[in-house]
Amino acid sequence: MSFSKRLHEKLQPIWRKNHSHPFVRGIGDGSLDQKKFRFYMVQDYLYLIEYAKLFALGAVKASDVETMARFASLLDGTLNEEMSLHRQYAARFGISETELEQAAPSPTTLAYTHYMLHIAQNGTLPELLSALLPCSWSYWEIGKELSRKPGAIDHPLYGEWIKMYSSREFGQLAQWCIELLDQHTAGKTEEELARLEEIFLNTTRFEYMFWDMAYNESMWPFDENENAAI
Ligand SMILES: Cc1ncc(C[n+]2csc(CCO)c2C)c(N)n1
Repeated sequence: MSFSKRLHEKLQPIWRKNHSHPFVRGIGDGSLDQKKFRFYMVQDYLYLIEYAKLFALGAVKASDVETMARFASLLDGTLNEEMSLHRQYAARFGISETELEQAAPSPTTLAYTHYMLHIAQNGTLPELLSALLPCSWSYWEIGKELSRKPGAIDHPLYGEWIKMYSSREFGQLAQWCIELLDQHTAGKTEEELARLEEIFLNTTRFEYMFWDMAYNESMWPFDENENAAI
């Protein structure tokens, strides 16, 4: 069995939880409070700034020019396509690009991005791929599922989001990362695979936490101005 198939089967229970999270369901049926979506967009923009660096580090760690070029194109796609959608949504909410970039990251955004960057900077290429894959793979699965809901892609606010993440180009990107991970894990020992599985599991958990953070609009659980002693 390929490593990606093993991961997919093992982590289905958590992935299903993502699909049934009220934030994801709310995008699909249009019932999501726009204020929560606005909060998500800002945090996701901060997330993507850091996430894009994983692709840059992927190019650094690649051992052939073709793989380097794919990482370079993923970096370009994130900065200029995916983040462009976020900038357009932000504009609709009256948030400028500077405000987006200077927003304060939530504890979950900080923890998730720092964990991924730690793996990407200190780990091997398969470790980097295990950290970044749950992100593109789970969004593609969510995008595809939501796009099948009648009327979902025509929603005036959430339709564009669903269209982007269910698109063929987006699927091809996730597929490329999956194939690269499978190539790099063929013949690895069980011990090495278990380490990669742990990284994949951690970023899968963070994906769920990100939906939950957005739904609850969670920032730090105390008010710094109220209690100066903290
Ligand atoms: C928390 C969070 N997780 C995953 C994605 C989706 N995503 C981020 S980068 C990328 C690859 C190509 O740009 C994909 C699919 C997101 N936006 N936010």
